[in-house]
Amino acid sequence: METISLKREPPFGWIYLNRPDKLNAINEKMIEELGETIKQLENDNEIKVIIITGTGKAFCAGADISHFKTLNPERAWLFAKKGRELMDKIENLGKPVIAMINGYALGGGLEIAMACDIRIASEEAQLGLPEITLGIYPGFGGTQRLPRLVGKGRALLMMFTGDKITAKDAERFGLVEVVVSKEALEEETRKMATKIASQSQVAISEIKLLVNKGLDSSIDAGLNMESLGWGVAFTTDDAKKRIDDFLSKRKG
Ligand SMILES: CCCCC/C=C/C(=O)SCCNC(=O)CCNC(=O)[C@H](O)C(C)(C)COP(=O)(O)OP(=O)(O)OC[C@H]1O[C@@H](n2cnc3c(N)ncnc32)[C@H](O)[C@@H]1OP(=O)(O)O
Repeated sequence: METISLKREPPFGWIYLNRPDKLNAINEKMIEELGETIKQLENDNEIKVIIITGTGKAFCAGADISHFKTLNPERAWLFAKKGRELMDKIENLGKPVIAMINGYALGGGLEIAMACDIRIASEEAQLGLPEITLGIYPGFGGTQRLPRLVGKGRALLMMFTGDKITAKDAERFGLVEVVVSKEALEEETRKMATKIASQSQVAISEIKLLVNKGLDSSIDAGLNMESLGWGVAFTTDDAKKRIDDFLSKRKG
């Protein structure tokens, strides 16, 4: 692959956005290759947690601006459509996806991170949706996902100004869950991923689905989905074993 590299390390699948000389800017090839890689890891039973990060000093500096010049309206529409479908795919994947933000996460790069389930960032990272400075606006889901994470006012302020924010501020606003030093980033991500990978994969997958669908539904519909699904999670061999283990330890 030209723009993505994959490190298969069961139970983890590490996806690297890999155009470091262009700060991992997203072109059509990257959308295509990231989609293929996600599909490959989705069908790989040994992979329980997917981690997306960037090679070099950036997570991703957004859509490739030099590429914009080559797009006619039809290709631009298709690029945005394919990008949006890829973000939806990541968000709805039956496996947890962590964005390990190692540097700039801007424009389409932040939109990839926002489609992931959890964001862990290095202290040096800077995040933002600077599309407005180019006279455009986010096209891979940013206008919808940012306000859901940080609230309407903060999201509008970020998109109206295009200003970059620090990882610490992003954590304060709820855009990033964890901030660590650059040196600790990979190790802390591994710790987080190890803990998640050790849980029941059925339960993890159901939680993800319930949270995502629940946030788009009424509280009543969400609570009903939770009750209906709960009976299924309860009957898995994994749940039975964990419950038996707990009870037998208490008896012993
Ligand atoms: C059609 C659907 C669109 C979907 C919606 C998405 C839209 C977007 O994402 S628009 C892009 C939003 N991103 C930006 O506006 C960020 C642009 N980049 C920067 O502002 C800076 O590069 C920086 C602040 C992130 C880093 O600055 P610095 O450390 O000084 O590094 P350089 O500027 O020298 O960058 C190194 C190298 O990378 C190229 N590059 C950086 N970002 C992009 C980009 N988004 N697209 C294309 N190329 C990018 C930069 O041009 C340099 O390349 P060379 O000049 O060949 O060395």
